[in-house]
Amino acid sequence: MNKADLTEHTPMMAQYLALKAQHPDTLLLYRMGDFYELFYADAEKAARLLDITLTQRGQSAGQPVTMAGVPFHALENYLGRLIRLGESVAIAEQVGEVGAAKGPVERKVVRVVTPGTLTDSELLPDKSESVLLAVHQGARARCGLAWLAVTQGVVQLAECTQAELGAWLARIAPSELIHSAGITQRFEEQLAGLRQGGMFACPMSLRPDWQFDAALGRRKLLEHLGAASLQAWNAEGLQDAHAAAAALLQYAEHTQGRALSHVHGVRVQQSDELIHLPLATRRNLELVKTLRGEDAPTLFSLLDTCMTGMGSRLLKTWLLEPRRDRGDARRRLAATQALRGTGGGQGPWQLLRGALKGVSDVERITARIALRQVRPRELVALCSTLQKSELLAQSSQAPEAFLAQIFNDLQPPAECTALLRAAILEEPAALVRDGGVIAPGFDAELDELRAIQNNCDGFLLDLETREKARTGIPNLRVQFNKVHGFYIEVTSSHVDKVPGDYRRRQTLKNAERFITPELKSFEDKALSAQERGLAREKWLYEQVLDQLQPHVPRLTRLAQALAALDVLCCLAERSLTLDWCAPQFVAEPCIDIEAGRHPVVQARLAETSSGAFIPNHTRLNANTRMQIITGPNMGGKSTYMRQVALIVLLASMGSHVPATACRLGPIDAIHTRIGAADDLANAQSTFMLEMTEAAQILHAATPHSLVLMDEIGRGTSTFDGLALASGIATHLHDRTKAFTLFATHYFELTELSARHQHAVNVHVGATESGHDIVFLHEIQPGPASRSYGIQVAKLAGVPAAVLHHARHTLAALEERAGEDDLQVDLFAPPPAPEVQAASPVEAALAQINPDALSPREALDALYQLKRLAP
Ligand SMILES: Nc1ncnc2c1ncn2[C@@H]1O[C@H](COP(=O)(O)OP(=O)(O)OP(=O)(O)O)[C@@H](O)[C@H]1O
Repeated sequence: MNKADLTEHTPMMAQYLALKAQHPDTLLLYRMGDFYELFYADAEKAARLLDITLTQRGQSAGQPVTMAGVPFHALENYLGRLIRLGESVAIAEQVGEVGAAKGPVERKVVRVVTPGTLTDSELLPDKSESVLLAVHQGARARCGLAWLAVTQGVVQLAECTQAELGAWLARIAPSELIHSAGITQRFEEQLAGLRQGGMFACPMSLRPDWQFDAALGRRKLLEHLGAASLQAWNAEGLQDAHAAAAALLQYAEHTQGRALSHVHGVRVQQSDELIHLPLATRRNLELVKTLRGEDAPTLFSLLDTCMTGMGSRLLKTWLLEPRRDRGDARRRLAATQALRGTGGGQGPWQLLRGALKGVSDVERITARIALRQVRPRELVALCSTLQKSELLAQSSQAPEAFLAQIFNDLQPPAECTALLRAAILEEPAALVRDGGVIAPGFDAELDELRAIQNNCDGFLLDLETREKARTGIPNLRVQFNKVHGFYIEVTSSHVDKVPGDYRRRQTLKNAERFITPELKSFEDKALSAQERGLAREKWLYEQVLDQLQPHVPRLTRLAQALAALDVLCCLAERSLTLDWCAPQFVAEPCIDIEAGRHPVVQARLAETSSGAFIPNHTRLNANTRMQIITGPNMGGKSTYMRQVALIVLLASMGSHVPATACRLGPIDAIHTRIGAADDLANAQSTFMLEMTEAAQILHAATPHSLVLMDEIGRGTSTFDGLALASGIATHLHDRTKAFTLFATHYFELTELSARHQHAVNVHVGATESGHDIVFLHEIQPGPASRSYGIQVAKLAGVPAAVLHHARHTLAALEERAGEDDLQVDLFAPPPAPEVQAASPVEAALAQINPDALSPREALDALYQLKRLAP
């Protein structure tokens, strides 16, 4: 395409190309009548992605114009598909009056839809947010992060080292990531590597380097907060995060085509505030996705009985961002306790949930009010929710502090409900431009314009009667058609009776059509009334939006209160339905669980009527920090370990837990090394992945961490694996001192507890009945007596001949093992590494005292070292 000289193009293509030049990396949808059209390369791309027809629209600048289009009423559908494919789309609407000026109607890009800045209710999933994240590469290997969901009102900030970036990205799980076009190649490679490694999975967009400006970011944040300092938010001095915030807010404003007037909050996240849940942990514990990537059954799918999308989204945040400080968890537990009432299925939670049913998504509607994108029907839904919310606020007395705060925030802003009720029809049209949105009685001028349209029929009938009487023509008719407007029709036989003020409009075969001055003036009024009525409604709607703006902060708080109430009622309901107990937080280090259950496995067993879940106790404390868990495959080791982690997590978020009692000390992280899923995409072998994850845990875990290690070392030869497993277990015990659940098939590891006082052996019980095995799923003290591999293989349907062969081989092996009696002390401390003689370079280096050298001598010394180097 030759765009060198726009004057060579047709006026319309020149207009298109000028708009396109402002959005080079975005598909541009250009409104033409009832279609959105794409041209040139955009058309080819869209045709490929959407499977729509590629055509030509004549020529411009001597070149054919390739074009593809989608009908305007199907826009949302196509947008949704493009966004899911990671594309961004700019939408150019006709904003000028048709025929107002020479040339094409004026068009403007009114908004840019990108994966991280979605606000359309049709495009956003109910239960998750679309999060935009800006990453700034700071000095000294540091990064600034700023992120937000445009449908929420809070910018979140964090700073970290480049090494920590992966963990942050995994936690924030952005829908779109922006970074400066000026980052170093190394940083770019790091980001690409993290994306490839699955730490995040969203599209990335480049923004100009100047947008990552710390001073500008700080200024913008202050504007949003309406404050003079960021001190109160602990957000002063975070230069790198401010730089990211500058780009974040500019990009978000650019996509919405306006300032984000609803963003009034800033939250700084410190990496040590939250309980660390690495990506592997979220995956392995199947918190919000199963290992296969499905939404259920997961801990979240079991927990989420929320009545609203707002509740579900907040529940997910509580689950994935538990805080180390127990304040929030305590408040939530106290509120849940109050909502449960005296138990027995009849608590306040039940009534409240009934009231929360059908509540609209106030959070998103409020954001759309602020962005002036809200649809009439959303306002009606908001209005009915506000009425409900007011009743709730008045009817509920809450002795508990957190609930009292919630009910206080549920009181809707005065005038807001009244305004909505007065302004908007109960069943308005879907779009303002179609009219039929503003309620009668709200605006006298609109009422009058509507009256003219509605009284049309009456006026015409009246005129007809009067004209019949005046002219004496009995079959005279007053009519309307779209081409000729209003007219009086007189058949040929009566034409001679037509009065002098009739002007001929049209002659038909057997009749003549006339217009009179009275009819003409009515026609002008009626036709313009419709047009003016539509314009008036549009204007009034904008006025209503203006009047709603000051209520946005209160509405945001109300939305948060509704969401919190929904989650608390959900937690109360779950705790009663599933018979969970309230955990107790204590200061001393411990994980003390009485009759714990794995909630998801238990629910599955109940669903499939496959027997009862066997509860198990867990006792970890300052004296017992490690359990070495042995027992047969299928015995329940993984289930047991995961259940401990899930109970710790549930307690930390402020939920009741599947146990009869639970005491929990401070926890800073849950690390898991489970399973052996090959990371083929990343070309890492199972073993490599296993060791990488183990290494990360060994570096990160502290005495306050919970570590689950499931069959570490299985990915390599027996001796290698055993040696590594024992090394790792020893390190966790001696150095890290984390609470560790260590499941293993290496029977040799059960010897660890003999020499290591904080480790104990436990095993999952099983008994034999003939050649068969019966799993007890019960955690019992001491090591397993044997492994039952052959019995499990039998259960799995391995042919009898193979089992027979295996039994023989096993007997032979066991006999030989007895003869050899080869004993290696796995847990003896390794000998100190050999001290090697210093190399000539090292020896020479040792002689040099840098502080005593002149620059010249330093250079000489360097040459000398170079000569000595091998
Ligand atoms: N406490 C329990 N009560 C009832 N059933 C249980 C219990 N624990 C586990 N199970 C059942 O046993 C099955 C196997 O459990 P799990 O996967 O935990 O065994 P495992 O010992 O880790 O096996 P492997 O070593 O092969 O991974 C579970 O899917 C579940 O159906």
